[in-house]
Amino acid sequence: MNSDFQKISEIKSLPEGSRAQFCACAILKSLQKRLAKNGSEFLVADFADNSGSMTLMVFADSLAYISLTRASAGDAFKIFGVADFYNGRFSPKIDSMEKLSEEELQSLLGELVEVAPENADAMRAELFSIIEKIPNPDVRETVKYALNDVGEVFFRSTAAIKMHHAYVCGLLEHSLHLARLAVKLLPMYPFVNPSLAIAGAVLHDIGKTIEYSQGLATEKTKIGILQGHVVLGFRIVRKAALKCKLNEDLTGRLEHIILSHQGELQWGAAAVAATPEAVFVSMLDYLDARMGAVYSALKTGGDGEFTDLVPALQTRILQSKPDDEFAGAKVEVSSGKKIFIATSNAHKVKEIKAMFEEWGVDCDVGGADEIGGMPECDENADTFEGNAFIKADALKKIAPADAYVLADDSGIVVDALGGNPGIHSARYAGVKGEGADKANNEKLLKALENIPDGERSARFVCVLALVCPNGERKSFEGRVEGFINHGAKGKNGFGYDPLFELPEGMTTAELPEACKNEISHRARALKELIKFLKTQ
Ligand SMILES: O=P(O)(O)OP(=O)(O)OP(=O)(O)OC[C@H]1O[C@@H](n2cnc3c(O)ncnc32)[C@H](O)[C@@H]1O
Ligand SMILES: [Mg+2]
Repeated sequence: MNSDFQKISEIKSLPEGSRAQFCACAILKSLQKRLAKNGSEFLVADFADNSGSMTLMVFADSLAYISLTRASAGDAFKIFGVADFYNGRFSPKIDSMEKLSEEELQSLLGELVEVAPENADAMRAELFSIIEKIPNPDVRETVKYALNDVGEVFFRSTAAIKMHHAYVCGLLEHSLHLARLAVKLLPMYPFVNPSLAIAGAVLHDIGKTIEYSQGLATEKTKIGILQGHVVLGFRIVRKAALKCKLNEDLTGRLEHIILSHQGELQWGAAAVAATPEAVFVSMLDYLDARMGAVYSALKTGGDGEFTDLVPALQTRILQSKPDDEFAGAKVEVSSGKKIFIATSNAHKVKEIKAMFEEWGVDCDVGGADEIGGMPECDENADTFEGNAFIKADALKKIAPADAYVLADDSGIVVDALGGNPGIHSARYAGVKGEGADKANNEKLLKALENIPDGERSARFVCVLALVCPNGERKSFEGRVEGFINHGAKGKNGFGYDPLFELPEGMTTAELPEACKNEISHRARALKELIKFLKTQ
């Protein structure tokens, strides 16, 4: 910090009653002439440096008055005064002011201009990486066209004059915050179109690039006052959509997001949000605008228990930290993907959960029992895939809308039996429940009684059926080759594991669980499924 002047935040936190002299360097943000009760004129001047802002009342009898009458917003001053408080509010007495020379201004710029707390280059790169994820290519091109059309100013502009993100790169930061929120929250609302939601999040405030003058003191431009950022943004987005030949329906819906994002007509929205995407974007905007106002209030709030009144929030904010010894604890944020497994076979759930954990897949995997149990269903399709989808669809009906549902249909295919038991593996011996595995194994050994070694080849087959929150359906198949032994060996696994011998000379019931989960039919199908999940 430069030692011959103090930051506004320091001056504002001087103890009440100290009446200490100060010298500040700050940029004049706005200036208004007012009339006192006694008829004399005074000036109300808003000043800011990169630590905060202060409002000064300058009366005609002070030297500073003369300096200010010739000033305009954006000028930088050295301000001499005495810290004072009136009714608990910072209300300094100003003695004199000197305008900074251009040279002084340039050398102090970093101290005077507030910049977004996050690194601008990193924010810009992240914003573009989110834009690349927009599924619809025409919407994606429209967003890129609009950003390119307004140019560099988007990445430097403030997001506001006073209310929130009112600093250099504030618009970039606010737009990125909405894009991040959209990506995180979209899985919760599968009925919100992701392309429109992300495009709306990125572009909702783009009109501010024209609404605000981009000098040292942000003011509204002439067209900004005449049309406002909502209409200006609508025009930029409409032009981009037409240039990129976005279809009429998507164009109208994207325009609607821009026109309605202010939330309420009395806050400047041109229309009330009337699509799922518009309601979504306007709520994200509401959240980030208010949290931005809290951030600024806390940053410049001084030493008091509460900050000054925050106009956007219509209150003051409690400054003391919560009395919580765990306050610094990091909350691990998961990918947010929740997967329920549509099966009544606890072994399958155990294996699938173990594999997700072993491979470090960041998904919350749950069994059907967590959401009311696996509904009864008739596995009457004639393929593994068909049966897997019957189970997935049955659970999907009762699963939360934002969850994925995964079903496994599997079985053992024995060549000497023309592919049997195959899709009938679970009910091969006609026994349900506890004794089923034992009865199935006995029946299979009996059926192969007269089949010699060399003709007992078999494979486990697993088809996983996945139903995504957005309704997308995918299936993945895995197989493992081996043969059927003459008796049972091993205690691990379930079903036909004790009979199924791998070329290596062990049954899958002899393998430790972790080894089975590397090579099994289920593991192979699951690896394919995970590749797909990573693209989601
Ligand atoms: O239908 P759900 O509720 O998922 O449970 P299920 O046990 O009935 O499952 P399937 O209809 O898919 O039938 C698969 C049968 O194939 C056998 N099987 C599948 N995977 C196996 C594995 O990894 N090891 C041994 N046997 C397996 C086992 O007998 C299973 O009961
Ligand atoms: Mg079954």
